[in-house]
Amino acid sequence: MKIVGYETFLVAPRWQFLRIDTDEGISGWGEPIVEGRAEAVQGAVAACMEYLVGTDPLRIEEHWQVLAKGGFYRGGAVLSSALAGIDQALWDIKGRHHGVPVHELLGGPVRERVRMYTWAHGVDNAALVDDAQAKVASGFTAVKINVSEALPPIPGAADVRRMAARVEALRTALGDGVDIALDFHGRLSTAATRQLLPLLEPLLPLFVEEPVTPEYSRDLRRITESTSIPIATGERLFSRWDFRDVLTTGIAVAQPDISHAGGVSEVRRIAAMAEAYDVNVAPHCPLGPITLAASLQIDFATPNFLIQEQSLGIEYGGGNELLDYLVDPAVFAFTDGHVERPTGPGLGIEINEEVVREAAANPHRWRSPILRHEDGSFAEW
Ligand SMILES: O=C(O)[C@@H](O)[C@H](O)[C@H](O)CO
Ligand SMILES: [Mg+2]
Repeated sequence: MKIVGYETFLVAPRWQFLRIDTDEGISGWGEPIVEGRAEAVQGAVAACMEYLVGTDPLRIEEHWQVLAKGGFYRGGAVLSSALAGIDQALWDIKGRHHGVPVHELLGGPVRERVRMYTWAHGVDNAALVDDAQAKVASGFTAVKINVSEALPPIPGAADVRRMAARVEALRTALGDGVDIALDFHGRLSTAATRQLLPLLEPLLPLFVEEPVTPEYSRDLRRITESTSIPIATGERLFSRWDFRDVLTTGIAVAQPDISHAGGVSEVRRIAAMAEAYDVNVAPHCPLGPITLAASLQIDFATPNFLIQEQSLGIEYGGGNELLDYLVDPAVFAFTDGHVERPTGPGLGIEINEEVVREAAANPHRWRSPILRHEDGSFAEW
């Protein structure tokens, strides 16, 4: 079998899809994307495909090594995400070629269903509680929230208490039967995080995510040792080498993104490394249907899996959302907060190419918002 061509599609709300074609009529789909940097990843995919066209798509590991290391410059968000989407498409092709889901090729299923969580948003506590209750009513048993927007890195007493009160309002409304994850997005300093976490401890969050950005990973140890709350991180780490030191800091949850961290191949390896540090894996996925499908393939084959993120995509605008691009959206249906094991070949989904083409006719220009502190200075999103 040989790769004979490919096509990329920039589709709403903020995703890029890739289809790789072979001379045997089998095509595979992947999702190479960095949120807000779609065109850069598209260019990187084109450069990788110069090498791949004409080669055997079944030699995934060989291609992974060449694409990850053959360009002399390595890693980072753009190159690793281009490789991630390509790797997904190659696993899709391999699964379809053998007529089995990818998780069968990864050693077979280790569970029958996968627990999901999604975002709850709200500008104030009442709106947040409403949205979270709607998500629970739609079947989720866990939600993730922002604790704050655009705060000074060391907030004063009122802001610290307001953040704690936000989580407390949600716990009171949802009870202990729903798990609550807290995403810090690295907006607070290490010192402020250490001040806030003890106030959150009695509320038993499932985990606190990205207490610091990767530039400050060496400070994670000071945070994990200061709290009983499980600490999660990893959506902005792109390889097993990026994860290596972080796994020694006492974190509880690794969150590689299958569309950023080198695809199915690399996330599989990151998960195995994490197991050796008693770290569980909760793949990051505020992305599209192919990323979610690839994540589920990993989840079903990974013993130290915890919970899977999913976003409907509607919160990013642009009209289309997660399920619109699927021939059969039932593959992501869930009951009791869990998705059943996908049994279709490859990544287990069928992409509706007509809808993809329509969406790509008006390529999105999604960009991360530029936020400001109250004093007018730049605030990290
Ligand atoms: O954990 C999450 O889903 C968020 O941190 C998103 O990754 C962020 O908004 C960029 O897309
Ligand atoms: Mg996050």
